Amino acid sequence: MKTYKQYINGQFINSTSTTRINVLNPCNEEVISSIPTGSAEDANLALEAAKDAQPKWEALPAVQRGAFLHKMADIIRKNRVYLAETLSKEQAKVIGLAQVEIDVTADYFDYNAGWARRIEGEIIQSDREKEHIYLHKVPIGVAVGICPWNFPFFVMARKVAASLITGNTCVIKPSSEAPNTIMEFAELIQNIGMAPGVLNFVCGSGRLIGNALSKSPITGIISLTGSVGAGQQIITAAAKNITKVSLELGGKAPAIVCSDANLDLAVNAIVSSKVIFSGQVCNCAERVYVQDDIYDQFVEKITKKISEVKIDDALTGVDADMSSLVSQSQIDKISEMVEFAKKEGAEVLIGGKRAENFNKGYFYEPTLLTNVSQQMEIIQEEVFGPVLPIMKFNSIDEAIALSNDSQFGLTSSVFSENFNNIMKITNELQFGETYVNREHFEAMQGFHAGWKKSGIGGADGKHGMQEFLQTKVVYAKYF
Ligand SMILES: NC(=O)C1=CN([C@@H]2O[C@H](COP(=O)(O)OP(=O)(O)OC[C@H]3O[C@@H](n4cnc5c(N)ncnc54)[C@H](OP(=O)(O)O)[C@@H]3O)[C@@H](O)[C@H]2O)C=CC1
Ligand SMILES: O=C(O)[C@@H](O)[C@@H]1OC[C@H](O)[C@H]1O
Repeated sequence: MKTYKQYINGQFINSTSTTRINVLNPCNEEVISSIPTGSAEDANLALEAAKDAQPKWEALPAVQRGAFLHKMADIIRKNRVYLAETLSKEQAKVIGLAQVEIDVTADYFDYNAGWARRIEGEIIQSDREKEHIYLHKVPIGVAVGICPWNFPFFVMARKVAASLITGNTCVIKPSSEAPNTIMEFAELIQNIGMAPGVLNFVCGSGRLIGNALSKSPITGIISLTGSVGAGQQIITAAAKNITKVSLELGGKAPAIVCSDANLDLAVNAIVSSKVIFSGQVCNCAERVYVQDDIYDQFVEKITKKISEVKIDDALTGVDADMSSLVSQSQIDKISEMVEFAKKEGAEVLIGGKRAENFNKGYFYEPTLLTNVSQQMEIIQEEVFGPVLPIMKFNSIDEAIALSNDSQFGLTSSVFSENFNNIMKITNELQFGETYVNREHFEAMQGFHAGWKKSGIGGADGKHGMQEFLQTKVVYAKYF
Protein backbone atom coordinates (compact mmCIF):
# COMPACT_ATOMS: atom_id res chain seq x y z
CA MET A 1 0.00 0.00 0.00
CA LYS A 2 1.39 3.40 -1.01
CA THR A 3 1.57 6.26 1.50
CA TYR A 4 1.75 9.58 -0.32
CA LYS A 5 3.39 12.77 0.93
CA GLN A 6 2.92 16.37 -0.16
CA TYR A 7 5.07 17.56 -3.07
CA ILE A 8 6.09 21.12 -2.22
CA ASN A 9 9.02 23.19 -3.52
CA GLY A 10 10.54 20.23 -5.36
CA GLN A 11 10.49 17.85 -2.39
CA PHE A 12 8.22 15.17 -0.99
CA ILE A 13 7.54 16.24 2.60
CA ASN A 14 5.30 15.19 5.45
CA SER A 15 2.11 17.15 5.96
CA THR A 16 1.87 19.18 9.17
CA SER A 17 -1.35 17.22 9.76
CA THR A 18 -0.93 13.68 11.08
CA THR A 19 -4.34 12.34 10.09
CA ARG A 20 -4.77 10.52 6.78
CA ILE A 21 -7.46 9.65 4.23
CA ASN A 22 -7.65 6.09 2.87
CA VAL A 23 -8.12 5.58 -0.86
CA LEU A 24 -10.11 2.47 -1.88
CA ASN A 25 -10.25 0.33 -4.99
CA PRO A 26 -14.00 0.75 -5.64
CA CYS A 27 -14.29 -2.70 -7.26
CA ASN A 28 -13.28 -4.61 -4.11
CA GLU A 29 -13.31 -1.89 -1.39
CA GLU A 30 -9.68 -2.67 -0.44
CA VAL A 31 -7.52 0.19 0.82
CA ILE A 32 -4.85 0.81 -1.83
CA SER A 33 -3.18 4.00 -0.61
CA SER A 34 -3.42 6.84 1.83
CA ILE A 35 -2.97 10.60 1.54
CA PRO A 36 -2.57 13.25 4.23
CA THR A 37 -5.73 15.08 5.30
CA GLY A 38 -3.65 18.19 4.67
CA SER A 39 -3.62 21.49 6.48
CA ALA A 40 -3.74 25.22 5.92
CA GLU A 41 0.02 25.22 6.65
CA ASP A 42 0.63 22.78 3.77
CA ALA A 43 -1.43 24.99 1.47
CA ASN A 44 0.52 28.09 2.48
CA LEU A 45 3.90 26.37 2.08
CA ALA A 46 2.94 25.31 -1.45
CA LEU A 47 1.61 28.76 -2.35
CA GLU A 48 4.73 30.50 -0.98
CA ALA A 49 6.94 28.13 -3.00
CA ALA A 50 4.91 28.80 -6.14
CA LYS A 51 5.02 32.56 -5.54
CA ASP A 52 8.83 32.55 -5.09
CA ALA A 53 9.36 30.45 -8.22
CA GLN A 54 7.01 32.46 -10.46
CA PRO A 55 9.15 35.44 -11.62
CA LYS A 56 11.96 33.22 -12.93
CA TRP A 57 9.49 30.84 -14.55
CA GLU A 58 7.73 33.73 -16.30
CA ALA A 59 11.12 35.09 -17.44
CA LEU A 60 11.95 31.85 -19.28
CA PRO A 61 11.16 32.07 -23.01
CA ALA A 62 7.83 30.33 -23.55
CA VAL A 63 9.45 27.67 -25.77
CA GLN A 64 11.60 26.65 -22.81
CA ARG A 65 8.51 26.35 -20.64
CA GLY A 66 6.96 24.33 -23.45
CA ALA A 67 9.98 22.01 -23.48
CA PHE A 68 9.09 20.95 -19.92
CA LEU A 69 5.54 20.12 -21.06
CA HIS A 70 6.99 17.95 -23.84
CA LYS A 71 9.15 16.18 -21.21
CA MET A 72 6.02 15.51 -19.14
CA ALA A 73 4.31 14.05 -22.23
CA ASP A 74 7.31 11.80 -22.90
CA ILE A 75 7.38 10.53 -19.30
CA ILE A 76 3.64 9.77 -19.42
CA ARG A 77 4.13 7.79 -22.65
CA LYS A 78 7.06 5.83 -21.17
CA ASN A 79 4.93 4.88 -18.16
CA ARG A 80 1.59 4.65 -19.93
CA VAL A 81 0.65 1.12 -18.87
CA TYR A 82 1.61 1.59 -15.23
CA LEU A 83 -0.27 4.90 -15.03
CA ALA A 84 -3.37 3.39 -16.69
CA GLU A 85 -3.40 0.49 -14.21
CA THR A 86 -3.02 2.90 -11.29
CA LEU A 87 -5.92 4.98 -12.62
CA SER A 88 -8.10 1.95 -13.25
CA LYS A 89 -7.56 0.65 -9.69
CA GLU A 90 -8.21 3.87 -7.83
CA GLN A 91 -11.51 4.79 -9.49
CA ALA A 92 -12.88 1.66 -11.24
CA LYS A 93 -12.31 2.98 -14.75
CA VAL A 94 -12.29 0.12 -17.27
CA ILE A 95 -8.70 -0.37 -18.34
CA GLY A 96 -9.29 0.52 -22.00
CA LEU A 97 -10.73 3.89 -21.07
CA ALA A 98 -8.04 4.44 -18.43
CA GLN A 99 -5.43 3.90 -21.14
CA VAL A 100 -7.20 6.41 -23.38
CA GLU A 101 -7.18 8.98 -20.56
CA ILE A 102 -3.43 8.52 -20.00
CA ASP A 103 -2.60 8.72 -23.72
CA VAL A 104 -4.81 11.77 -24.31
CA THR A 105 -3.17 13.48 -21.33
CA ALA A 106 0.27 13.06 -22.93
CA ASP A 107 -1.11 14.58 -26.14
CA TYR A 108 -2.66 17.40 -24.10
CA PHE A 109 0.75 18.41 -22.71
CA ASP A 110 2.22 18.41 -26.23
CA TYR A 111 -0.74 20.38 -27.58
CA ASN A 112 -0.35 23.09 -24.93
CA ALA A 113 3.41 23.29 -25.47
CA GLY A 114 2.44 24.37 -28.99
CA TRP A 115 1.05 27.66 -27.63
CA ALA A 116 4.58 28.78 -26.75
CA ARG A 117 5.05 30.80 -29.94
CA ARG A 118 1.41 31.85 -30.20
CA ILE A 119 0.75 33.82 -27.01
CA GLU A 120 0.16 37.19 -28.60
CA GLY A 121 -0.72 40.74 -27.62
CA GLU A 122 -1.95 43.59 -29.82
CA ILE A 123 -0.83 47.03 -30.95
CA ILE A 124 -3.82 49.37 -31.03
CA GLN A 125 -4.08 52.68 -32.93
CA SER A 126 -3.89 55.71 -30.63
CA ASP A 127 -5.95 58.92 -31.01
CA ARG A 128 -2.75 60.86 -30.37
CA GLU A 129 0.24 61.54 -32.56
CA LYS A 130 3.35 59.55 -31.80
CA GLU A 131 1.78 57.12 -29.38
CA HIS A 132 1.43 53.35 -29.48
CA ILE A 133 -1.04 51.43 -27.36
CA TYR A 134 0.48 48.06 -26.54
CA LEU A 135 -1.80 45.36 -25.15
CA HIS A 136 0.24 42.65 -23.46
CA LYS A 137 -0.97 39.25 -22.27
CA VAL A 138 0.83 38.37 -19.03
CA PRO A 139 0.55 35.54 -16.51
CA ILE A 140 -1.68 36.00 -13.49
CA GLY A 141 0.91 34.62 -11.05
CA VAL A 142 0.04 31.54 -9.00
CA ALA A 143 -2.66 29.20 -10.32
CA VAL A 144 -4.50 26.73 -8.08
CA GLY A 145 -6.03 23.67 -9.77
CA ILE A 146 -8.63 21.69 -7.80
CA CYS A 147 -9.35 18.35 -9.46
CA PRO A 148 -12.33 15.96 -9.55
CA TRP A 149 -12.26 12.18 -9.30
CA ASN A 150 -13.90 11.32 -12.62
CA PHE A 151 -11.09 12.16 -15.08
CA PRO A 152 -8.49 13.09 -12.47
CA PHE A 153 -5.37 12.74 -14.60
CA PHE A 154 -6.67 14.50 -17.70
CA VAL A 155 -8.26 17.32 -15.72
CA MET A 156 -4.99 17.81 -13.78
CA ALA A 157 -3.27 18.31 -17.16
CA ARG A 158 -5.91 20.84 -18.20
CA LYS A 159 -4.84 22.97 -15.25
CA VAL A 160 -1.08 22.28 -15.22
CA ALA A 161 -0.41 22.59 -18.97
CA ALA A 162 -2.39 25.79 -19.53
CA SER A 163 -1.08 27.52 -16.41
CA LEU A 164 2.60 26.63 -16.94
CA ILE A 165 2.80 27.48 -20.65
CA THR A 166 1.40 30.94 -19.91
CA GLY A 167 4.09 31.61 -17.26
CA ASN A 168 2.12 30.94 -14.09
CA THR A 169 3.35 28.59 -11.41
CA CYS A 170 0.88 26.06 -10.10
CA VAL A 171 -0.46 24.24 -7.04
CA ILE A 172 -2.62 21.17 -7.72
CA LYS A 173 -5.02 19.61 -5.22
CA PRO A 174 -6.15 16.15 -6.37
CA SER A 175 -9.55 14.73 -5.41
CA SER A 176 -9.35 12.70 -2.19
CA GLU A 177 -11.22 9.88 -3.99
CA ALA A 178 -8.63 9.52 -6.78
CA PRO A 179 -5.24 11.10 -6.00
CA ASN A 180 -2.93 8.17 -6.85
CA THR A 181 -2.23 8.64 -10.56
CA ILE A 182 -1.52 12.34 -10.04
CA MET A 183 0.88 11.64 -7.15
CA GLU A 184 2.66 8.93 -9.21
CA PHE A 185 3.07 11.54 -11.94
CA ALA A 186 4.56 13.94 -9.36
CA GLU A 187 7.16 11.27 -8.55
CA LEU A 188 7.89 10.59 -12.22
CA ILE A 189 8.53 14.25 -13.12
CA GLN A 190 10.47 15.32 -10.04
CA ASN A 191 13.83 15.08 -11.86
CA ILE A 192 13.01 16.72 -15.20
CA GLY A 193 14.91 19.86 -14.19
CA MET A 194 12.05 22.23 -13.52
CA ALA A 195 12.88 24.72 -10.77
CA PRO A 196 11.51 23.86 -7.30
CA GLY A 197 8.14 25.46 -6.60
CA VAL A 198 7.01 25.75 -10.23
CA LEU A 199 4.62 22.82 -9.81
CA ASN A 200 3.38 21.59 -6.42
CA PHE A 201 0.90 18.86 -5.46
CA VAL A 202 -0.93 18.99 -2.13
CA CYS A 203 -3.39 16.30 -1.10
CA GLY A 204 -6.18 16.49 1.41
CA SER A 205 -9.70 17.46 2.24
CA GLY A 206 -11.33 19.98 -0.07
CA ARG A 207 -13.05 21.76 2.79
CA LEU A 208 -9.72 22.18 4.57
CA ILE A 209 -6.78 22.48 2.21
CA GLY A 210 -8.94 23.35 -0.83
CA ASN A 211 -10.49 26.17 1.13
CA ALA A 212 -7.09 27.42 2.36
CA LEU A 213 -5.80 27.49 -1.24
CA SER A 214 -8.92 29.35 -2.40
CA LYS A 215 -8.88 32.10 0.19
CA SER A 216 -5.16 32.90 0.15
CA PRO A 217 -4.10 36.33 -1.17
CA ILE A 218 -1.23 34.58 -3.00
CA THR A 219 -3.60 32.69 -5.29
CA GLY A 220 -4.17 34.48 -8.61
CA ILE A 221 -6.69 32.10 -10.18
CA ILE A 222 -8.58 29.05 -8.92
CA SER A 223 -9.58 26.52 -11.54
CA LEU A 224 -12.03 23.91 -10.22
CA THR A 225 -13.70 20.97 -11.91
CA GLY A 226 -16.30 19.53 -9.58
CA SER A 227 -19.75 19.98 -8.10
CA VAL A 228 -21.87 23.13 -7.98
CA GLY A 229 -21.63 23.04 -4.17
CA ALA A 230 -17.82 23.11 -4.22
CA GLY A 231 -17.96 25.88 -6.85
CA GLN A 232 -20.17 27.98 -4.61
CA GLN A 233 -17.85 27.47 -1.62
CA ILE A 234 -14.84 28.41 -3.72
CA ILE A 235 -16.54 31.59 -4.98
CA THR A 236 -17.22 32.51 -1.35
CA ALA A 237 -13.59 31.88 -0.35
CA ALA A 238 -12.29 33.73 -3.43
CA ALA A 239 -14.51 36.74 -2.70
CA LYS A 240 -12.21 37.74 0.15
CA ASN A 241 -9.43 38.77 -2.26
CA ILE A 242 -11.55 39.10 -5.44
CA THR A 243 -9.54 36.16 -6.83
CA LYS A 244 -10.39 35.04 -10.36
CA VAL A 245 -12.27 31.73 -10.59
CA SER A 246 -12.68 29.37 -13.53
CA LEU A 247 -15.30 26.74 -12.71
CA GLU A 248 -16.41 23.66 -14.61
CA LEU A 249 -19.32 22.27 -12.63
CA GLY A 250 -22.25 19.92 -13.12
CA GLY A 251 -24.45 19.32 -16.13
CA LYS A 252 -27.83 17.88 -17.11
CA ALA A 253 -27.23 17.32 -20.81
CA PRO A 254 -30.31 16.84 -22.97
CA ALA A 255 -30.12 14.64 -26.08
CA ILE A 256 -32.79 15.53 -28.67
CA VAL A 257 -33.70 12.74 -31.09
CA CYS A 258 -35.82 13.99 -34.02
CA SER A 259 -38.10 11.92 -36.27
CA ASP A 260 -35.60 12.19 -39.11
CA ALA A 261 -32.61 11.01 -37.05
CA ASN A 262 -30.41 8.07 -37.94
CA LEU A 263 -31.76 6.00 -35.04
CA ASP A 264 -28.91 3.51 -34.80
CA LEU A 265 -26.39 6.33 -34.67
CA ALA A 266 -28.44 8.12 -31.99
CA VAL A 267 -28.80 4.98 -29.88
CA ASN A 268 -25.10 4.12 -30.11
CA ALA A 269 -24.00 7.66 -29.25
CA ILE A 270 -26.40 8.03 -26.33
CA VAL A 271 -25.61 4.59 -24.86
CA SER A 272 -21.87 5.16 -25.17
CA SER A 273 -22.39 8.39 -23.30
CA LYS A 274 -24.08 6.55 -20.40
CA VAL A 275 -21.63 3.67 -20.33
CA ILE A 276 -18.42 5.68 -20.50
CA PHE A 277 -17.13 5.69 -16.93
CA SER A 278 -20.63 4.54 -15.86
CA GLY A 279 -22.11 7.91 -16.78
CA GLN A 280 -20.00 9.71 -14.18
CA VAL A 281 -19.03 12.48 -16.59
CA CYS A 282 -20.40 16.02 -16.71
CA ASN A 283 -20.83 15.89 -20.51
CA CYS A 284 -22.88 12.67 -20.55
CA ALA A 285 -26.46 12.58 -21.80
CA GLU A 286 -28.60 12.92 -18.65
CA ARG A 287 -32.07 13.06 -20.26
CA VAL A 288 -33.38 12.12 -23.70
CA TYR A 289 -36.21 13.82 -25.57
CA VAL A 290 -37.55 11.70 -28.46
CA GLN A 291 -40.05 12.86 -31.11
CA ASP A 292 -43.36 11.05 -30.58
CA ASP A 293 -43.60 9.23 -33.95
CA ILE A 294 -40.30 7.36 -33.45
CA TYR A 295 -40.50 7.03 -29.65
CA ASP A 296 -41.49 3.33 -29.53
CA GLN A 297 -38.86 2.35 -32.09
CA PHE A 298 -36.18 4.32 -30.20
CA VAL A 299 -37.13 2.79 -26.85
CA GLU A 300 -37.00 -0.72 -28.29
CA LYS A 301 -33.56 -0.16 -29.82
CA ILE A 302 -32.01 1.53 -26.79
CA THR A 303 -33.35 -1.13 -24.39
CA LYS A 304 -31.74 -3.85 -26.50
CA LYS A 305 -28.44 -1.97 -26.65
CA ILE A 306 -28.40 -1.36 -22.88
CA SER A 307 -29.18 -5.04 -22.21
CA GLU A 308 -25.90 -5.91 -23.98
CA VAL A 309 -23.72 -3.74 -21.69
CA LYS A 310 -21.14 -5.87 -19.88
CA ILE A 311 -20.29 -4.95 -16.27
CA ASP A 312 -17.13 -6.32 -14.64
CA ASP A 313 -13.99 -5.57 -12.64
CA ALA A 314 -12.33 -2.49 -14.17
CA LEU A 315 -8.83 -3.97 -14.44
CA THR A 316 -9.33 -7.70 -14.86
CA GLY A 317 -12.78 -7.90 -16.47
CA VAL A 318 -12.43 -9.05 -20.08
CA ASP A 319 -14.28 -6.76 -22.49
CA ALA A 320 -16.04 -4.90 -19.67
CA ASP A 321 -18.00 -1.87 -20.90
CA MET A 322 -18.39 -0.39 -17.44
CA SER A 323 -17.49 -1.18 -13.86
CA SER A 324 -18.20 -0.13 -10.29
CA LEU A 325 -19.27 3.39 -9.42
CA VAL A 326 -16.57 5.38 -7.68
CA SER A 327 -17.80 5.21 -4.09
CA GLN A 328 -20.43 4.19 -1.59
CA SER A 329 -21.79 7.73 -1.57
CA GLN A 330 -22.19 7.70 -5.38
CA ILE A 331 -24.17 4.43 -5.39
CA ASP A 332 -26.28 5.63 -2.45
CA LYS A 333 -27.08 8.91 -4.21
CA ILE A 334 -27.95 7.23 -7.51
CA SER A 335 -30.08 4.47 -5.91
CA GLU A 336 -31.99 7.10 -3.92
CA MET A 337 -32.66 9.18 -7.05
CA VAL A 338 -33.99 6.13 -8.92
CA GLU A 339 -36.19 5.07 -5.97
CA PHE A 340 -37.56 8.60 -5.68
CA ALA A 341 -38.27 8.72 -9.43
CA LYS A 342 -40.20 5.42 -9.09
CA LYS A 343 -42.25 6.91 -6.26
CA GLU A 344 -43.03 9.85 -8.54
CA GLY A 345 -44.33 7.44 -11.20
CA ALA A 346 -41.29 6.55 -13.32
CA GLU A 347 -41.27 3.13 -14.94
CA VAL A 348 -38.02 1.14 -14.98
CA LEU A 349 -37.51 -0.34 -18.46
CA ILE A 350 -34.26 -2.02 -17.55
CA GLY A 351 -31.84 -1.89 -14.58
CA GLY A 352 -32.86 0.19 -11.58
CA LYS A 353 -30.85 -1.79 -9.03
CA ARG A 354 -27.38 -2.86 -7.89
CA ALA A 355 -25.76 -5.31 -10.26
CA GLU A 356 -25.86 -8.91 -9.06
CA ASN A 357 -22.82 -11.23 -8.89
CA PHE A 358 -20.60 -8.79 -7.02
CA ASN A 359 -20.03 -9.33 -3.28
CA LYS A 360 -18.01 -6.15 -2.96
CA GLY A 361 -17.90 -2.83 -4.75
CA TYR A 362 -20.49 -0.35 -5.96
CA PHE A 363 -21.82 -1.91 -9.16
CA TYR A 364 -25.10 -0.47 -10.47
CA GLU A 365 -26.97 -1.64 -13.56
CA PRO A 366 -27.39 0.70 -16.51
CA THR A 367 -30.92 1.97 -16.15
CA LEU A 368 -33.61 3.35 -18.46
CA LEU A 369 -36.63 5.18 -17.07
CA THR A 370 -39.82 6.15 -18.90
CA ASN A 371 -43.08 7.75 -17.79
CA VAL A 372 -41.12 10.70 -16.45
CA SER A 373 -42.11 14.35 -16.61
CA GLN A 374 -40.24 17.63 -16.78
CA GLN A 375 -40.75 18.65 -13.14
CA MET A 376 -39.38 15.40 -11.69
CA GLU A 377 -36.06 15.42 -9.82
CA ILE A 378 -34.64 12.81 -12.23
CA ILE A 379 -35.09 15.31 -15.12
CA GLN A 380 -33.94 18.39 -13.21
CA GLU A 381 -31.01 17.22 -11.02
CA GLU A 382 -27.67 15.76 -12.14
CA VAL A 383 -27.53 11.97 -11.60
CA PHE A 384 -23.87 11.48 -12.58
CA GLY A 385 -24.37 7.77 -13.13
CA PRO A 386 -25.69 5.13 -15.54
CA VAL A 387 -29.33 6.25 -15.39
CA LEU A 388 -31.23 7.71 -18.33
CA PRO A 389 -34.79 9.09 -18.25
CA ILE A 390 -36.57 9.24 -21.63
CA MET A 391 -39.41 11.64 -22.53
CA LYS A 392 -41.52 12.26 -25.65
CA PHE A 393 -41.84 15.55 -27.50
CA ASN A 394 -44.10 16.68 -30.28
CA SER A 395 -42.59 19.74 -31.96
CA ILE A 396 -39.01 20.99 -32.32
CA ASP A 397 -39.97 24.12 -30.35
CA GLU A 398 -41.15 21.91 -27.49
CA ALA A 399 -37.87 19.91 -27.49
CA ILE A 400 -35.88 23.14 -27.29
CA ALA A 401 -38.04 24.53 -24.49
CA LEU A 402 -37.78 21.30 -22.46
CA SER A 403 -34.01 21.17 -22.96
CA ASN A 404 -33.52 24.79 -21.89
CA ASP A 405 -35.73 24.34 -18.83
CA SER A 406 -32.71 23.57 -16.62
CA GLN A 407 -30.47 25.23 -14.06
CA PHE A 408 -27.48 23.74 -15.96
CA GLY A 409 -26.00 24.65 -19.34
CA LEU A 410 -22.92 22.56 -20.03
CA THR A 411 -23.46 20.13 -22.92
CA SER A 412 -26.34 19.02 -25.15
CA SER A 413 -26.85 17.02 -28.34
CA VAL A 414 -29.13 16.76 -31.33
CA PHE A 415 -29.74 13.83 -33.66
CA SER A 416 -31.36 14.75 -36.99
CA GLU A 417 -30.69 14.44 -40.71
CA ASN A 418 -32.48 17.72 -41.43
CA PHE A 419 -30.16 20.72 -41.73
CA ASN A 420 -32.88 23.25 -40.92
CA ASN A 421 -33.82 21.42 -37.69
CA ILE A 422 -30.17 21.13 -36.71
CA MET A 423 -29.53 24.83 -37.27
CA LYS A 424 -32.64 25.90 -35.36
CA ILE A 425 -31.85 23.63 -32.43
CA THR A 426 -28.15 24.50 -32.19
CA ASN A 427 -28.99 28.22 -32.41
CA GLU A 428 -31.60 28.11 -29.68
CA LEU A 429 -30.10 25.69 -27.14
CA GLN A 430 -28.69 27.50 -24.10
CA PHE A 431 -25.62 25.33 -23.56
CA GLY A 432 -21.90 25.93 -23.85
CA GLU A 433 -21.48 22.86 -26.07
CA THR A 434 -23.77 21.04 -28.54
CA TYR A 435 -22.86 17.80 -30.29
CA VAL A 436 -24.59 17.10 -33.62
CA ASN A 437 -24.99 13.45 -34.63
CA ARG A 438 -22.11 12.27 -32.46
CA GLU A 439 -21.25 11.11 -28.98
CA HIS A 440 -20.99 13.50 -26.01
CA PHE A 441 -17.30 14.28 -25.80
CA GLU A 442 -15.21 17.34 -26.50
CA ALA A 443 -11.88 17.97 -28.25
CA MET A 444 -8.75 19.54 -26.72
CA GLN A 445 -8.73 22.33 -29.32
CA GLY A 446 -12.37 23.32 -28.59
CA PHE A 447 -13.55 25.25 -25.53
CA HIS A 448 -15.26 23.32 -22.73
CA ALA A 449 -17.40 25.82 -20.82
CA GLY A 450 -20.72 25.76 -19.03
CA TRP A 451 -23.53 28.31 -18.98
CA LYS A 452 -25.80 29.00 -15.98
CA LYS A 453 -24.90 26.91 -12.90
CA SER A 454 -22.53 24.78 -14.98
CA GLY A 455 -19.73 27.25 -14.54
CA ILE A 456 -17.73 30.36 -15.27
CA GLY A 457 -14.85 30.50 -17.75
CA GLY A 458 -13.72 27.26 -19.35
CA ALA A 459 -10.91 25.00 -20.51
CA ASP A 460 -9.13 23.81 -23.68
CA GLY A 461 -7.98 25.41 -26.88
CA LYS A 462 -6.92 29.02 -27.29
CA HIS A 463 -9.64 30.35 -25.01
CA GLY A 464 -8.83 27.87 -22.24
CA MET A 465 -5.15 28.83 -22.38
CA GLN A 466 -6.13 32.52 -22.20
CA GLU A 467 -8.00 31.92 -18.93
CA PHE A 468 -4.57 31.92 -17.27
CA LEU A 469 -3.52 35.30 -18.71
CA GLN A 470 -4.34 38.84 -17.70
CA THR A 471 -4.11 41.97 -19.80
CA LYS A 472 -1.73 44.88 -19.35
CA VAL A 473 -2.07 47.96 -21.59
CA VAL A 474 0.85 50.35 -22.06
CA TYR A 475 0.26 53.81 -23.59
CA ALA A 476 3.70 54.64 -25.02
CA LYS A 477 4.06 58.31 -26.00
CA TYR A 478 7.20 59.35 -27.81
CA PHE A 479 8.47 62.66 -29.19
N1 LIG B 1 -18.52 18.62 -13.46
C1 LIG B 1 -17.71 17.69 -13.14
O1 LIG B 1 -16.79 17.46 -13.85
C2 LIG B 1 -17.86 16.95 -11.90
C3 LIG B 1 -19.02 16.99 -11.18
N2 LIG B 1 -19.12 16.30 -10.05
C4 LIG B 1 -20.40 16.35 -9.34
O2 LIG B 1 -20.12 16.50 -7.97
C5 LIG B 1 -20.69 15.42 -7.22
C6 LIG B 1 -19.83 15.11 -6.03
O3 LIG B 1 -18.53 14.72 -6.44
P1 LIG B 1 -17.24 15.18 -5.62
O4 LIG B 1 -15.99 14.58 -6.14
O5 LIG B 1 -17.53 14.99 -4.18
O6 LIG B 1 -17.18 16.68 -6.10
P2 LIG B 1 -16.63 17.88 -5.30
O7 LIG B 1 -17.04 19.09 -6.03
O8 LIG B 1 -16.98 17.78 -3.88
O9 LIG B 1 -15.04 17.70 -5.43
C7 LIG B 1 -14.25 18.24 -6.49
C8 LIG B 1 -12.96 18.79 -5.90
O10 LIG B 1 -13.24 19.92 -5.09
C9 LIG B 1 -12.69 19.75 -3.80
N3 LIG B 1 -13.51 20.49 -2.85
C10 LIG B 1 -14.65 20.11 -2.25
N4 LIG B 1 -15.10 21.09 -1.44
C11 LIG B 1 -14.23 22.13 -1.54
C12 LIG B 1 -14.14 23.42 -0.96
N5 LIG B 1 -15.05 23.86 -0.11
N6 LIG B 1 -13.11 24.21 -1.28
C13 LIG B 1 -12.17 23.79 -2.15
N7 LIG B 1 -12.19 22.57 -2.72
C14 LIG B 1 -13.22 21.75 -2.45
C15 LIG B 1 -12.70 18.25 -3.61
O11 LIG B 1 -11.84 17.84 -2.59
P3 LIG B 1 -12.13 16.43 -1.83
O12 LIG B 1 -12.05 15.38 -2.86
O13 LIG B 1 -11.02 16.37 -0.85
O14 LIG B 1 -13.48 16.57 -1.23
C16 LIG B 1 -12.25 17.80 -4.98
O15 LIG B 1 -10.86 17.93 -5.13
C17 LIG B 1 -20.83 14.32 -8.24
O16 LIG B 1 -21.77 13.38 -7.88
C18 LIG B 1 -21.19 15.10 -9.47
O17 LIG B 1 -22.55 15.39 -9.46
C19 LIG B 1 -18.06 15.58 -9.58
C20 LIG B 1 -16.88 15.49 -10.26
C21 LIG B 1 -16.70 16.17 -11.51
O1 LIG C 1 -16.76 15.55 -16.12
C1 LIG C 1 -16.12 16.57 -16.31
O2 LIG C 1 -16.45 17.71 -16.19
C2 LIG C 1 -14.68 16.48 -16.59
O3 LIG C 1 -14.13 15.97 -15.45
C3 LIG C 1 -14.49 15.65 -17.83
O4 LIG C 1 -13.25 15.03 -17.85
C4 LIG C 1 -13.10 14.52 -19.15
C5 LIG C 1 -14.18 15.14 -19.93
O5 LIG C 1 -13.76 15.39 -21.18
C6 LIG C 1 -14.41 16.33 -19.12
O6 LIG C 1 -15.25 17.19 -19.50
